[in-house]
Amino acid sequence: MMLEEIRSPEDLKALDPAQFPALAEEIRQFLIEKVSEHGGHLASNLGVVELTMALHLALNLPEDKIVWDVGHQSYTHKLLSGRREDFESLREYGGMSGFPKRRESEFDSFDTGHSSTSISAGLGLVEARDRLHEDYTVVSVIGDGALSGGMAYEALNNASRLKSNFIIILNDNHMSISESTGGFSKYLSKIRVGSGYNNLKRDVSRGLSKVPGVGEPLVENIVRAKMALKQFMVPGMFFENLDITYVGPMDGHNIPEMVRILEEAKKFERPILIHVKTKKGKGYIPAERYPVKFHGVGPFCIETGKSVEEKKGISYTEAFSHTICRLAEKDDKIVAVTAAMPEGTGLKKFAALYPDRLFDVGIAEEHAVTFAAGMAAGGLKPVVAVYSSFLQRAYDQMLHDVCLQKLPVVFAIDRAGLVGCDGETHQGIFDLSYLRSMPGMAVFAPMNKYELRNGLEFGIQAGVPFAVRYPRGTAYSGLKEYQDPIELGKSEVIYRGGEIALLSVGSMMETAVQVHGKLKESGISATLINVRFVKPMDKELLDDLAKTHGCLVTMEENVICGGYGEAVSSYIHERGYGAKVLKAAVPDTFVEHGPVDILKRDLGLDADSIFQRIKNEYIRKES
Ligand SMILES: Cc1ncc(C[n+]2csc(CCOP(=O)(O)OP(=O)(O)O)c2C)c(N)n1
Ligand SMILES: CC(=O)[C@@H](O)[C@H](O)COP(=O)(O)O
Ligand SMILES: [Mg+2]
Repeated sequence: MMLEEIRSPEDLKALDPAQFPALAEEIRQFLIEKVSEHGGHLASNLGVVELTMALHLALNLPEDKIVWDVGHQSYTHKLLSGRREDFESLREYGGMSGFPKRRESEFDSFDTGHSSTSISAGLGLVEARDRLHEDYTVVSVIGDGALSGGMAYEALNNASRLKSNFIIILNDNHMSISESTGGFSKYLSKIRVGSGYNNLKRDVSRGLSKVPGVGEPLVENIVRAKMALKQFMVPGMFFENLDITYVGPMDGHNIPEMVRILEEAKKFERPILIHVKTKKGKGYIPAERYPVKFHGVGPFCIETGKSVEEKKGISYTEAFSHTICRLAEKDDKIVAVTAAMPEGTGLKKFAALYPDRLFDVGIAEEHAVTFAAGMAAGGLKPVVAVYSSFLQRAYDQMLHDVCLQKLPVVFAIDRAGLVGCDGETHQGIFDLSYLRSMPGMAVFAPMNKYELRNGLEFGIQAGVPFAVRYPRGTAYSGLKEYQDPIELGKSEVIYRGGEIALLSVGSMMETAVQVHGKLKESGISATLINVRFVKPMDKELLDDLAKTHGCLVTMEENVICGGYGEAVSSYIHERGYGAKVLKAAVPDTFVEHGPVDILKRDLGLDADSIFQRIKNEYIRKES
């Protein structure tokens, strides 16, 4: 096993290049094995094995810096930078993250997780390098999917003025999570097939460099002089016209060729974009065949590629999926928007049934929201289905383009709450806070799959900006009999008790029912409220509860700052009620990766912890 001997880029550099293909094969087997055990982002990682090896060979790591866009493809980088043993705890609680983390290794130069940030961050590093008179190479690696995100273009626009070295690698596997969509993806496809000119340029450049007395500046001049001709010969002019030298497309699986080009690229005194073609899932047949499934996958059987996780019931995503399809059948004004997540958000079925009413806008959450606002202004009923953490990007668009004009856009906010193994960058624990701050936004959190269905139907007809937020994973199916008609801003009373009132937001209901049971066992019959609307808040009910209960316990899978608990607490305080408010929420911190049940326990959001808190902070004090 060569892999066991490689603890740093120096060990890789010591190998005979003839050994590279065998090492790439070992890396692939290793990744397949580890991801089959722990889950993770397999297909993207299998696609960049050679590209990563080439980067480690051509660069001087860790002094040189690689910024991985999204970061889901950084496994080989982790493996080759001394973290092989850490794969035993990949994405586990307390273990190695599936994304680059500066605190994890000096080889990780910038934390990522959300898409399309790498060129901005890389450019920032370049600026710091130059101003501080340091000397290292910065490489940003961005995928074709990530290049659909607006930030990438803002960064290219800014990089255009640069007069020093900055390498951008465009890793083009012709896939986002699903098929890449949009005009730029088509543009890349055209470049991909028309490789002639760049081969010509490369050959000219290579040939001239070898002629004694003809140095780099002259080579560059000659290459530049061919620009006018090039306008007619290749479709790769977008980058060149921004003064970003374009090279490619090249075979990203050809290590010697990649190393050679990188060595050349390091000498350029301006930004240079190297366009490489790779195959997503390469080397594992199920992943090559089903790159969407193996983009991000749970534990699976290597032989069959089949998941080994048991399906427990329908997920909230599936409940959303069925409902929007059913509603769309009756109302052709309903349209759906996704920012490159048709599978994850459950819109695949909608796309199949209503292809011309589904808009996959690419990784462009900001655009998705304003685009939906426009459609709403024109009389359609748009539903924007998006993950909670990615919607953070579109705060201003929700505020400025939707709420300010009171436009009836529905936000189907999936992965709201703890998501688990993707960790810090992906936990959906801020949406209640950012949504609550928006005037006119209705914020609805269904307690189970039935209420998600009813809430979505209500939201689409409500005629106001309307957010429905629900978590990742199996939907709670308890309390089916509690389906009071939904009223804007009204909560639902599940059980009437006395002394203690549990106010549960959305998916916390399963836990709240357990806490209610534990209190009952201790002889306390508590009131249980299904909050439903975090905004508008049911003040009438709060007045009633505060007058009749000594303690209100709020429960939410959201950070404490700006969450429902704080809203209740400040209301109770303002009105001068004496009731105590206990807030069970995520503390003011980022939450690392790990299984959701462990994280909840750790954060004090499981039934035992909440029950103990009630005992310690209220019951004992009162008795
Ligand atoms: C802001 C944001 N929106 C959505 C995502 C979800 N996401 C993660 S990877 C990905 C596709 C990236 O495609 P590409 O850059 O081509 O990389 P590949 O997986 O093909 O290697 C998407 C949509 C994200 N990470 N960040
Ligand atoms: C890297 C990334 O952002 C996505 O692939 C994300 O991991 C998807 O999460 P789900 O598995 O919850 O769909
Ligand atoms: Mg891609």
